[in-house]
Amino acid sequence: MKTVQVPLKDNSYNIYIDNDLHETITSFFANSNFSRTALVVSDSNVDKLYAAQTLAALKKAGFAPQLTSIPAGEKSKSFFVAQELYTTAIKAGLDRKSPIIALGGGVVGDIAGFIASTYMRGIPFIQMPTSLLAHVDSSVGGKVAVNHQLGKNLIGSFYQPKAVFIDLDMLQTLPVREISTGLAEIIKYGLIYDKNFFTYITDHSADIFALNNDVLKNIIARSCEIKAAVVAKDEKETGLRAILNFGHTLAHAIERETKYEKYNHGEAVSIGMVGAAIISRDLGFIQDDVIKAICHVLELCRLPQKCTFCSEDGIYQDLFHDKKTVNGKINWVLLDEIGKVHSDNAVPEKTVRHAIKSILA
Ligand SMILES: NC(=O)c1ccc[n+]([C@@H]2O[C@H](COP(=O)([O-])OP(=O)(O)OC[C@H]3O[C@@H](n4cnc5c(N)ncnc54)[C@H](O)[C@@H]3O)[C@@H](O)[C@H]2O)c1
Ligand SMILES: O=C(O)C(=O)C[C@@H](O)[C@H](O)[C@H](O)COP(=O)(O)O
Ligand SMILES: [Zn+2]
Repeated sequence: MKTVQVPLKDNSYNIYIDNDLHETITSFFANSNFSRTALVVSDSNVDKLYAAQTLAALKKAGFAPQLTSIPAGEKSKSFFVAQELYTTAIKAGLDRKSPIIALGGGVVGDIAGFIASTYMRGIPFIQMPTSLLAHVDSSVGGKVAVNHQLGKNLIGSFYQPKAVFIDLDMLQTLPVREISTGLAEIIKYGLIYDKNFFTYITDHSADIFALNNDVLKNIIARSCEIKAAVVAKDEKETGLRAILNFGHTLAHAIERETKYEKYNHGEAVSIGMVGAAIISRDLGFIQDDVIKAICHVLELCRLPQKCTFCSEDGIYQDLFHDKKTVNGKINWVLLDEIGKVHSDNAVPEKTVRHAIKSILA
């Protein structure tokens, strides 16, 4: 078992990473002081695969869990679905000490966490991520949210889980497109924080697609360590944490512009990172060789580098809904070299527009 701690004083928690975590889960819940009425939130794909075993582990710990599922996909991260989940929680009789358990990808984690953070002003929340993206990113760090029709993740809060259980066996059923999706955020960690990790991903992409257990465990553990280290220093994104948003200023605009139908989050992040790298190059922070190295690893990871369905103006206008935009100034996370980034809120409009044009197919 690999355990990564997220050290946040009273809100500290562990991330448990291993194959077959049932006994760890049962023992965690049996030793908790949670009310025994629990709600497991999953989605319409994951419930068929992993709900039975999760409910069994909870029952073994003495819990009476109820399962509810949302339709799979980003469109479920909405007010409408949230409203239905509140009703389910009330009808299930959840009290202030009842846990909500997110069993699914980042969509389930983000919305279930948002419900847990607001239901009765906050009840215990546990992450059981099932996609690679959720293993390495969304289950860690406490950003929970739903989308608004005007922008991605615009309604949310910071609300840490009590624990994260990453069961590597669950990746066996993940569609290959979702492996690529997770890899986009993993490449992000290399770019913002750890050049050796970037090289490791480049060298091991074939092992990752072959689901080599040791390689998966390494990249998931290293990603969680990097995210935990950043979040521990700046839980509520007053400064440093913005580096985890590298590529996301453009990515969120691309997702919204294409109505969450053409690109999933990781694919949009992939294109967004190319755009941010182009801005970094045009401002003289990096040279062409860095862009080449980024495009090479994205290609190995079967990720897109250009956006087919967007317009320059549409994307440009959406950038102003980014949460890092303050007083009308977009705060960009830009590359200095592989493994090092900085923030810049004075990028000229023409530079931004040139980057947008460059990522349009
Ligand atoms: N809170 C954060 O810090 C954070 C970080 C990154 C991304 N996100 C959010 O996460 C979301 C994307 O998450 P995602 O990529 O996991 O998408 P997702 O939750 O839509 O899952 C992707 C697909 O894989 C399926 N799936 C998940 N696990 C599976 C498994 N083990 N076997 C078979 N199918 C499985 C799902 O049903 C879905 O169809 C976005 O909304 C993004 O904004 C949040
Ligand atoms: O945890 C963070 O901080 C991140 O920025 C991680 C991102 O990968 C993630 O997509 C996050 O949900 C984006 O946050 P937002 O504040 O831009 O909505
Ligand atoms: Zn992301």
